[in-house]
Amino acid sequence: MTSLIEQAKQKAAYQAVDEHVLPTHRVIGVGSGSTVVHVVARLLQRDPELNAKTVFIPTSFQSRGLLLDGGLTVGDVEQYPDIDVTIDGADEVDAQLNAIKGGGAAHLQEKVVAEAAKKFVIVADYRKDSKVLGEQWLKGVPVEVVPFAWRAVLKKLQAQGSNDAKLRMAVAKAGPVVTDNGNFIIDAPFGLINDPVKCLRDIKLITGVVEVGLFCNMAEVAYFGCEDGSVTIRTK
Ligand SMILES: O=C(CO)[C@H](O)[C@H](O)COP(=O)(O)O
Repeated sequence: MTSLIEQAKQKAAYQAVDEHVLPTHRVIGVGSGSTVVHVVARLLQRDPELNAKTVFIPTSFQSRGLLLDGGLTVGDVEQYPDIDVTIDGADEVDAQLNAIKGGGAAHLQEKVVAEAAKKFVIVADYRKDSKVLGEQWLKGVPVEVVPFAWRAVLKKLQAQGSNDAKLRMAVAKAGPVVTDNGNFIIDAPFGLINDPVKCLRDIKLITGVVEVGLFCNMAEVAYFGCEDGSVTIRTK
């Protein structure tokens, strides 16, 4: 039996693919995470001739694997800096479509691939839908840092008000999570983030920070799968 949450993720992902991946598109960005599994599943249900004419740009080891396992052609932003549309999940989305991302430690590549796209679409289940960032996602803003600077960055984040900021530790490995780019992640809770642009700027100015999991003014539309089986669409 598929859980309500899984059904919600699937509905949002399928509808977003159906409404935003057009037959004329040749380069599609594909985010990371468990909701994106459904995005790839829907892409694989398209006309195989269309998929054969399309290049897919993954944002992580995980999404690259999903695409390759599906027999799709993968590329990167170096080869394809102009992407037609990127679809990705999120950890939380606010009323203005600002998002927290990086729960899967993939937000650096995700942001590059989202920014390279003409249109950035978010897919999520109802648990991610907030008015203000920090309402639902309590683990904090994921901050990718170069390994040697992690403790210095941690102290700066604490000085910026994130008293509970901490290095993300791996689960099936001793020591920290190491990202696909060889960096570490600090999770920095800031309570309710009423001004995500300022929060993003302040963190990004810390030397040693590679990328911040705050996606501000980037998404054009978000699809939320709801508990009752419907899909809520939020646009700019
Ligand atoms: O930002 C991400 C990974 O870095 C994911 O998109 C985010 O964590 C949502 O994942 P899921 O769809 O599994 O809830």
